[in-house]
Amino acid sequence: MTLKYEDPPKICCLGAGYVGGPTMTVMAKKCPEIKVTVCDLNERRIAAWNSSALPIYEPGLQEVVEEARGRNLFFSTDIESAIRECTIIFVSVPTPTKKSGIGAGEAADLTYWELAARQIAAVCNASENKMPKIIVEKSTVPVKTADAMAAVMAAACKGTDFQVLSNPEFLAEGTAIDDLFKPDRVLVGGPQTPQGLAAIECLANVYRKWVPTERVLTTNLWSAELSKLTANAFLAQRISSINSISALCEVTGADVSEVGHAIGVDSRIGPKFFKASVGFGGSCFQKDILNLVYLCRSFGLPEVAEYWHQVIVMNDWQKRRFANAMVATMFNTVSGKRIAILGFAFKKDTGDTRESPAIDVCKALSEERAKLAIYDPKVSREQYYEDLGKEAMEKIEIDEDPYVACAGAHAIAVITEWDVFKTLDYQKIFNSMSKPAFIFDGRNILDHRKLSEIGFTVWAVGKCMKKVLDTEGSPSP
Ligand SMILES: NC(=O)c1ccc[n+]([C@@H]2O[C@H](COP(=O)([O-])OP(=O)(O)OC[C@H]3O[C@@H](n4cnc5c(N)ncnc54)[C@H](O)[C@@H]3O)[C@@H](O)[C@H]2O)c1
Ligand SMILES: O=c1ccn([C@@H]2O[C@H](COP(=O)(O)OP(=O)(O)O[C@H]3O[C@H](CO)[C@@H](O)[C@H](O)[C@H]3O)[C@@H](O)[C@H]2O)c(=O)[nH]1
Repeated sequence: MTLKYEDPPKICCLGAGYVGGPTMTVMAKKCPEIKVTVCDLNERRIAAWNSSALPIYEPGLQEVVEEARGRNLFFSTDIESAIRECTIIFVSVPTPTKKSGIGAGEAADLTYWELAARQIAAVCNASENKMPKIIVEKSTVPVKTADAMAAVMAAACKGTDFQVLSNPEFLAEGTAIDDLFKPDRVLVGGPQTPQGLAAIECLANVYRKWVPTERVLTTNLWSAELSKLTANAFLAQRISSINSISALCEVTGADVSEVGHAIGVDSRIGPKFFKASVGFGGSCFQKDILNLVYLCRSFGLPEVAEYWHQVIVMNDWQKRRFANAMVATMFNTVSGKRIAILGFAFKKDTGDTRESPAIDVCKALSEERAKLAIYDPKVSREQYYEDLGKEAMEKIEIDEDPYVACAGAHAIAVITEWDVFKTLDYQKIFNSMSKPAFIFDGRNILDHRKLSEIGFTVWAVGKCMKKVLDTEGSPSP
């Protein structure tokens, strides 16, 4: 028997966060005939989605929300009604790293996920309408999670046909709207049964309304779940690889940008994700690699687990190395020195600070008793308190203007690659700073030669400091 699904299918999503919000907004824009409802337990978040001050910053998001909201896009806390009336139910709730118990520090915490599954099962069970449902894992989950979802549904919900699919999300923050408009691929995994294949077709057809058919990939469930963890592991591995080479560049006179370019033009390697940095951040890379590491250990593959774990080890080292280099360069002490931190978000074009390397660097410098003055164009004041703690914040200045943050500083650290930092008036900044004036470029976005000419002592990731200072440009190992 193959299932016949409602056409067009009504869609809802549990979780109105960085993924649920933008993903469903774009789906509603591209499929005006489909009613899309985004639900959340958090009333403030839903109120914000229904206002002009959206709960997340993402370039282009506001315009798309305004176009579709109230037409076929709705934000609501009425989760039960949404589950009851919809055919396709996306689940996009957090799956953070477990903090305690078995697998603490590595395994994914599936508490939110299971609560959502139980809620769907309970509503379907109580509902008189037994229309078939497609439940879609949008959250990033360990391989085999769909089995758990199916078990919860089978045990707690009688009389409803349901299929569980995996449709991992590959958007990156800061470019989410572009990524969703033109994805490299959409991945839909499901059971390879007639019912499962019918559900895969139903969901794939929604995406095919704006994504070319050849980019809508269909697989079995476990391939889809594992592909998400693997994609993030490979991307993060490239960053850790180039960051490891950045350390070698600094001591040999090689330049990490030149090395990255020289290897990236090899079409077998490719140019993307080769920017050396103060370390990668964001809510996904570390969590998903740890999740992969835990899975490998659970399946008796310690060598594979250790291999991927090194990506995290290298990233932690890179963050520490940056803070240590600052202290070492500034005559082995930053105690009492004012340091301007430019950028606190984990990357440009987002206000998200989850796992931002800025948190580690600020904590390390605070421990050395530096006086920090932080500027970021998008991070909210409350977020600094959450990330750095109330006690530390008593000694930290948050500025609304980068020139104010830099005035009187002994050093500047560029932690986030915001475009605005490239065009600041560094002569004016230099004039306002204590001397010698240091600048630490954790993103290689500044013109180091020009800064040296102004008089700054420049330290940049993967660049030999002597080379930066040498206006002739000849490397001096
Ligand atoms: N942030 C990203 O760029 C990104 C990209 C791809 C995949 N992911 C994955 O997507 C998932 C969600 O990530 P996020 O960044 O959107 O998280 P988020 O914290 O921004 O949003 C999750 C939302 O789910 C809500 N929620 C929790 N339980 C709920 C329930 N039972 N019913 C309704 N709402 C509920 C929370 O209140 C929260 O608002 C994670 O598994 C993450 O790994 C994230
Ligand atoms: O060459 C590079 C590229 C990125 N980064 C850093 O790596 C982190 C992650 O960046 P990015 O991947 O662009 O952002 P995310 O929003 O974390 O997106 C990743 O994580 C998402 C959640 O799983 C996936 O959906 C995306 O495909 C994947 O790119 C940031 O701190 C970046 O500054 C570098 O240091 N060097």
